[in-house]
Amino acid sequence: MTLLSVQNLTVQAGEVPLVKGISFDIQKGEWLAIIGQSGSGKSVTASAIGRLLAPNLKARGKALYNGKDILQFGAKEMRRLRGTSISYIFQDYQGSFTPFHTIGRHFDEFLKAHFKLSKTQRREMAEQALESVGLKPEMYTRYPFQLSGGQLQRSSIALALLTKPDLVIADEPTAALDSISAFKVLRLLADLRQETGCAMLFITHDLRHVRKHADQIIVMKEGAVVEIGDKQSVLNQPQHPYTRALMAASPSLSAASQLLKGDDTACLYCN
Ligand SMILES: Nc1ncnc2c1ncn2[C@@H]1O[C@H](COP(=O)(O)OP(=O)(O)OP(=O)(O)O)[C@@H](O)[C@H]1O
Repeated sequence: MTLLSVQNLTVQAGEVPLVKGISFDIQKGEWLAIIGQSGSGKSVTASAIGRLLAPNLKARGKALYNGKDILQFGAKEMRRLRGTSISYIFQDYQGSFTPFHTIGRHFDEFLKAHFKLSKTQRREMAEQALESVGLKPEMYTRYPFQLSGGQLQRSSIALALLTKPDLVIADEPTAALDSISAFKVLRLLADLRQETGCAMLFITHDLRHVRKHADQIIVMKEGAVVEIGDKQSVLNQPQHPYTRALMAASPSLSAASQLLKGDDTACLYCN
């Protein structure tokens, strides 16, 4: 069943087209990966869907979420959608936190804005959310600078998933993490998706993650979609020369897929 249907999405900066009439669907519970070299329009696409574009950019086309066009939503409707059904996880997880507020205060303010709960219930829910991403409840009273990059990104994921969204848009969520923390965050997202059944729009440069987790892949080049298909066909029988070039430029891919099949995975994924 289609959750999001992007139809002929175009994003322009004045007269300059950054995203050129792209179309794709995400099914409920599906993990869709968008790949493509730097500047190909991946983030602009994700931002357009979330109505988070910079003021100088203009989107046209449709982004039908459960049949309703997000691009036509007013600010209030969009806030409600972001607070309930769609969540974002960014590469710049530091930006999700105000440095002089504790982690707990971020959770508390979010919960106050979206749920009618007592103070005790909010605290319990926040601590459970921290535990669900493998963090100790003590993190609640810590300040962002007292957490490692991986812990902070886990906290931002816990925050993003508080409302049990149907769609998580993750824009290179592991780009600023070391490879072990990145694997852990990826495993966490995969587990949470398994538990909640949410769909994932996942932007990445790392084809190892794509091979491991994606169901469907979109390949973008210069603002256009050059290839789209299920993971096996795109990775194993890429049709477009650009997709083949991307694969060739990722020499670690075959080595990584071997590693992911082997016992070393256990070590990479240990807590
Ligand atoms: N606010 C803006 N005004 C003008 N051009 C922009 C703006 N934001 C992005 N762009 C341009 O749009 C193009 C696509 O950018 P985008 O950030 O979507 O690329 P990307 O594929 O996500 O790259 P990366 O993998 O490096 O994050 C780039 O050429 C970028 O310079």
